[in-house]
Amino acid sequence: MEPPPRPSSSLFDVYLRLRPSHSSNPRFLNVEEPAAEHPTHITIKPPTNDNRKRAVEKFAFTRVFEEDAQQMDLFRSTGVLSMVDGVLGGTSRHGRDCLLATLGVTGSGKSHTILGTKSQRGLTQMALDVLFQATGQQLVQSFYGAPAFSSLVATDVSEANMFTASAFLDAMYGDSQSERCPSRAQTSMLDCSSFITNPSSRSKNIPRPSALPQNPAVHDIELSVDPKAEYAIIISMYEVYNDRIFDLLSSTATKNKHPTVKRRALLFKNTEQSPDRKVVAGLTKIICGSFDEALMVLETGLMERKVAGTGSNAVSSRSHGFFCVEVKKRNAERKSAWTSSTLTIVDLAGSERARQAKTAGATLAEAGKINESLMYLGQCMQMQSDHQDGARNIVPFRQCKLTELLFSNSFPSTTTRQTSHYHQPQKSIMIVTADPKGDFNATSQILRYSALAREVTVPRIPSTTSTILHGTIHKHSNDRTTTSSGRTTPSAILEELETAQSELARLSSNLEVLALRLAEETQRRRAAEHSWQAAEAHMVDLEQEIRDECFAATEAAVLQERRRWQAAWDAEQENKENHLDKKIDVVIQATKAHMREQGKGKGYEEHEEPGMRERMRELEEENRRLKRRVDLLERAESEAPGARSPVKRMRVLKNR
Ligand SMILES: Nc1ncnc2c1ncn2[C@@H]1O[C@H](COP(=O)(O)OP(=O)(O)OP(=O)(O)O)[C@@H](O)[C@H]1O
Repeated sequence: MEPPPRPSSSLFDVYLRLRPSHSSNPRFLNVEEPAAEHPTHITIKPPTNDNRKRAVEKFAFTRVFEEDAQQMDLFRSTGVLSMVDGVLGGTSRHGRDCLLATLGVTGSGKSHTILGTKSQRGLTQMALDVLFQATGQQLVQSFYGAPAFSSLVATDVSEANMFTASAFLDAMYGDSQSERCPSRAQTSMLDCSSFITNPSSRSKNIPRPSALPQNPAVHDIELSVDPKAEYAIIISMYEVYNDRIFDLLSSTATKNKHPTVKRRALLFKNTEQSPDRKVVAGLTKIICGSFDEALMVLETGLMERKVAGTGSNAVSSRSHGFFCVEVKKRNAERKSAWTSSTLTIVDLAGSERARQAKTAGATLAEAGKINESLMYLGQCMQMQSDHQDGARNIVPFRQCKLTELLFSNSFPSTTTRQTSHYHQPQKSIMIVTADPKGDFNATSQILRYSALAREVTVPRIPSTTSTILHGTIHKHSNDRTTTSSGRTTPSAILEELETAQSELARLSSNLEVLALRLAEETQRRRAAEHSWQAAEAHMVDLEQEIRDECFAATEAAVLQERRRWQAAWDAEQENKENHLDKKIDVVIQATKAHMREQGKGKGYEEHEEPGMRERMRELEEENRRLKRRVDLLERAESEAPGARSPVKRMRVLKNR
């Protein structure tokens, strides 16, 4: 088998840590003798009572840590230290984003490795200690009102709510904490009352840095920092629970024990100030002035993390926990713009079989979501190792929140090369934890997708086959029966049987490998089907949404058009009526003038023609009648509001 390939910069380095097992089960996982200094390969053999998959599988990792490995061994030899160095960024060098994650079956030692125990520090605490040691006096004063504080707030790209640690902890636990945890920061000035849910009930659980484990100590580890730079260390924490992101340090997070208070899920998105990189928007971020402050913030976040017991592990992580340490750096003299790089530490929830974990109800649903997200993670990791560079288009990392958060920043950005702060792709390390006597199926599944290389070796011939064949050889040699080739000597029979035996062995091993592949392919197909169904459901939802939106938009447009048309029609009518009014006025004026002209000088009584006089009288009579009628109408009209024009009056008249 090939030595483990050196992953390209965008891939995970994958380390395997074995935990000391307390199980009475037989051991199924063995570490291969190392060809070089450290072991890198393991083999797993299925338990003897497993008659389904008998192939022996061999896996390669960057390095394997056996049961006796200590926290410090992992800290120094997995590259965590160089990650911390990378995040700090040396002289005239930008820091680099780094990600450290643990993956394993529930109870295999993920939290033990990354967060430690009551007696031992985990990699997170050690990394924090080294960071604060290295930045030392170059850390900025970050009390409210300090110029550094406002510039830090102003340059944040993730729409965060930023607080100093002293203000945050004061609000959480009351004033007494500041005595326990002296900080270089001055008294807080910001109102943090939103955090105070019930300080007295929380004060029982105040994390005390002095009571937290001090070992392994890292005093002897020194990292060089840029002597001309000043630094700020900002901490944020969130969890991915049921495929949604929740802040672990926000005021609503502190209330999550109250069922009536709903936690608000956050979005992982591009913001206005971060068009090229996705960030978790709206997080609570705490500027820490000392290692002790950082530890207290970490403990506060961990207390909020959703934890419920399962049948597999009494204190089991039921969410994927993200702990982010943002290191900001700028020139101390020129007070240039802050550059930022983040160390993200992820404690993934344990994978387990729901049946085995004896979970029920909501917890069973959680287990389903956890297994689903880990399955997508497995697919991504497999794709990454299959395709190495240029994997961005192939790695299906947008399938769930977990893989989106883990992989979105693992690929070179296409747009940032022109900008002043070019983000290198994130450097990632995965520590896989396993119990060599634990659950064979769950462990082998995780090893299969996390290993850098894998080989299925030909199994030994099953003992029953060889027994039968031996029996046959005996029988045949005793009976001296003729073989298929017609040869009857015992050596010929033996030779033929050996050939048959090896052919049988080859075929049965092939069969097992094929069965194993079939099982894997079936699993992949199911996963693909599942995501396809999810995509289809999403598509239907989207289609309905778009239909509704289009309908509403069209209806609004039709209504508007109708109103416009109606207004135009009314204006046209008004114009016509005015025109007619004017014409009638002109006719009336002309008639009056004509009559005045004709009547000038003499009355109609004096007219020479008697017929004409008669006609004039009639007309006069008619005129008086009409006048009376017009008067009547005008009076009636004046009672009908708005009908001022003669045409309208006429219309009213007709209607009456
Ligand atoms: N390397 C180790 N050495 C000693 N004890 C260990 C080691 N790894 C794990 N343990 C112990 O095993 C128990 C379970 O470990 P841990 O809680 O870290 O598991 P986990 O993988 O994080 O589980 P989950 O996914 O359910 O959170 C703990 O009591 C832990 O101290």
